[in-house]
Amino acid sequence: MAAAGGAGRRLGGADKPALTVGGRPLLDLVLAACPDARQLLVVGPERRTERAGVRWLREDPPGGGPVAAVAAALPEVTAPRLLLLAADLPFLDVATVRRLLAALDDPARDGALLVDADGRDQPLAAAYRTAALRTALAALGDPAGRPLRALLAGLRLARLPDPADASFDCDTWTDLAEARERAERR
Ligand SMILES: Nc1nc2c(ncn2[C@@H]2O[C@H](COP(=O)(O)OP(=O)(O)OP(=O)(O)O)[C@@H](O)[C@H]2O)c(=O)[nH]1
Repeated sequence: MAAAGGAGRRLGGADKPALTVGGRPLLDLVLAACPDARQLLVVGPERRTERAGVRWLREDPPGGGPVAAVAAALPEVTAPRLLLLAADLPFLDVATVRRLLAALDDPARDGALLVDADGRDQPLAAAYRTAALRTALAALGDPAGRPLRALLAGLRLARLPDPADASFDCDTWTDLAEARERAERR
């Protein structure tokens, strides 16, 4: 599932998933990295996308944050594993997505997330066991406004290095300009 809401305050309230890198909306770039997904759940206001088969959901309350987005999507997930992705990851690639899912072949892991070049966990560039996330969400109580780290605190997570910058996200106009420059060079 992709979380495609949020205020985008650092981008002046711009509709982040619709911003383009290399001529394609960020949301389409994220969905293109998941060609094998059985379900495509996107939580946020409905937008135009090139990808067929997307199901749109809304978090409660609207703009309630990433944990509220997870809470909206989880009841709909039918697979035992799910990808949890932000909608602003221009360099997410199929190989990295497969690596995240493969890390869950280890039964001792509830989830696997990327760690960026600065050593920060990226819980929205990640794969989780659906059952583990459901248990964590039930234990958390009201999801609105809660940070993802609260949801994930009790989970056994694999932390994967991110040499391809697949977790590079576009929080600011500077990030977006850098992503566009990099996309041109690729
Ligand atoms: N569906 C949904 N996703 C959210 C929401 N808030 C955050 N997200 C997701 O979480 C990611 C990271 O969120 P933040 O960087 O904390 O917030 P943001 O709105 O993107 O940006 P800022 O307002 O500048 O902090 C976003 O790119 C979205 O993918 C929300 O209320 N609803």
